[in-house]
Amino acid sequence: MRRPAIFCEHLHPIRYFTLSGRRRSVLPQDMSKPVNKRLSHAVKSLDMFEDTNRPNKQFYQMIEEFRETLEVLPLSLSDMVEARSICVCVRKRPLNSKEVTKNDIDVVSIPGNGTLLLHEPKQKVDLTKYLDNQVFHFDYSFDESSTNDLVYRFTAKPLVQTIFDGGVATCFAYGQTGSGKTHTMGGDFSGKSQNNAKGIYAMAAQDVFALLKQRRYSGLDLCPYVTFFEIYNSKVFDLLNKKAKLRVLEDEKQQVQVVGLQEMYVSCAEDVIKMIEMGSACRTSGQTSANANSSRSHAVLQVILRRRNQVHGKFSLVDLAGNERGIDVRSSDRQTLVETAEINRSLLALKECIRSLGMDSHHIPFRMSKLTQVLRDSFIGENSRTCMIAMVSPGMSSCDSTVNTLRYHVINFWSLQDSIVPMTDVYEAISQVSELEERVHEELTVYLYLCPKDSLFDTSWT
Ligand SMILES: Nc1ncnc2c1ncn2[C@@H]1O[C@H](COP(=O)(O)OP(=O)(O)OP(=O)(O)O)[C@@H](O)[C@H]1O
Repeated sequence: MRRPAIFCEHLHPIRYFTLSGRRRSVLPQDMSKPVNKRLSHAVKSLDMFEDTNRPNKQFYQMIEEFRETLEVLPLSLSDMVEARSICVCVRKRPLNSKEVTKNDIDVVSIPGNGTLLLHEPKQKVDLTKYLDNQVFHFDYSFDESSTNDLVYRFTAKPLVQTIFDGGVATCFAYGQTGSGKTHTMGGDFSGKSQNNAKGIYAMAAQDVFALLKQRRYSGLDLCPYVTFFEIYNSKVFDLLNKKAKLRVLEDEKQQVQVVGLQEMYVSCAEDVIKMIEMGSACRTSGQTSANANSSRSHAVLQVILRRRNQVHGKFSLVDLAGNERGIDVRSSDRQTLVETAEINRSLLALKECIRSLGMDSHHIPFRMSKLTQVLRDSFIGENSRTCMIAMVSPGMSSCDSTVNTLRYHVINFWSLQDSIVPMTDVYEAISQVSELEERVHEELTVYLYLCPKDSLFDTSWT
């Protein structure tokens, strides 16, 4: 069984007050100590934050005080990277100007050590405000000041070696729309223009060429190629060939072929960057509630090493389409509704495949979606390594989506834990129920939108 280890625990809502003013570690063992006897003090303390001038000021102050109690150990470029077959990380982006203008508050803390704290603002029936502080553990966690270089070092960089060893490597960027997937994979944005040399795609390409020059590989006769395609509404389009629509076929040996996909020979990292620019420019985008320039497709950049024309190793770098909750797109047009339902359906399929991969299951349900079908190689084979980077938006307004993103990974990997805390079963069950509700809601929304009005009121069956 593979190792990944992420899980979630809840801090007691009043823990914030008990920690107030004292510097304490956020290690899980500290968090489990009982704090109930301080309740009366806690409730009284709320009064001192009453101020109606600024929305959510009370929550803001609670979070700030909580943060003062945290011991922060951010990752640095000099920290050791551990080799893992499945690695799950989380990255928080800074509040953007839109969120700042709206006086949104930052509800995510990354103290380091792979930990993420979500300070979920809540209110009791008697209108008392409190924070539900939830702790999520990942292999690595990156705070808002982390650069793409730092993220790359701990996520995709360790996978480059895999393709030289004849394996398949896959790195996924997952998260809510507007959370920073394209920024991380494709490169820093400055306004609408993107610096493609500063993304994980380009950094991986640079390392591939650096390794190709090393003496131990230069004699292997390895030739690098690149493909870049998108999956939009279950259809595959070649981003390096005028968005030609491609067919996906499976041969008798269950090998999945994307028929006609252009594989471009590349001689240096700059060649790859040019292709990233070319492909990114024609990727399908649209407007979502959280991102005016949202990618509505899954983009897959593959660096393929061929030896004597046979595939030796393959690195797939996947910028997944942003997941939006059904509730956020309820008032959207038909196209957005269909897109959203498709995106969420394929993300569920991906989750199932990664879960099976992590459990070394013989059955990988890769036919559940086009995304998992074309990435079949990533889920089979002894020598495959996977990295998931969960992106989260820090704002209170994104809190529900952030919980969804974090739970996506918890569900994926909790069962792989060697020592499971019993409470995780409950979280798993709760998450699955809410996920099912979400799916039903989405399907219904699309159904109601697409069905002719008359048929909805057809009572002939009664
Ligand atoms: N770590 C970061 N630091 C600074 N700005 C960031 C960061 N991450 C994202 N942003 C900014 O947030 C905006 C949205 O980011 P991006 O387009 O990468 O999101 P996304 O997750 O790909 O969204 P979608 O799924 O809708 O395409 C961009 O303007 C980007 O520059």
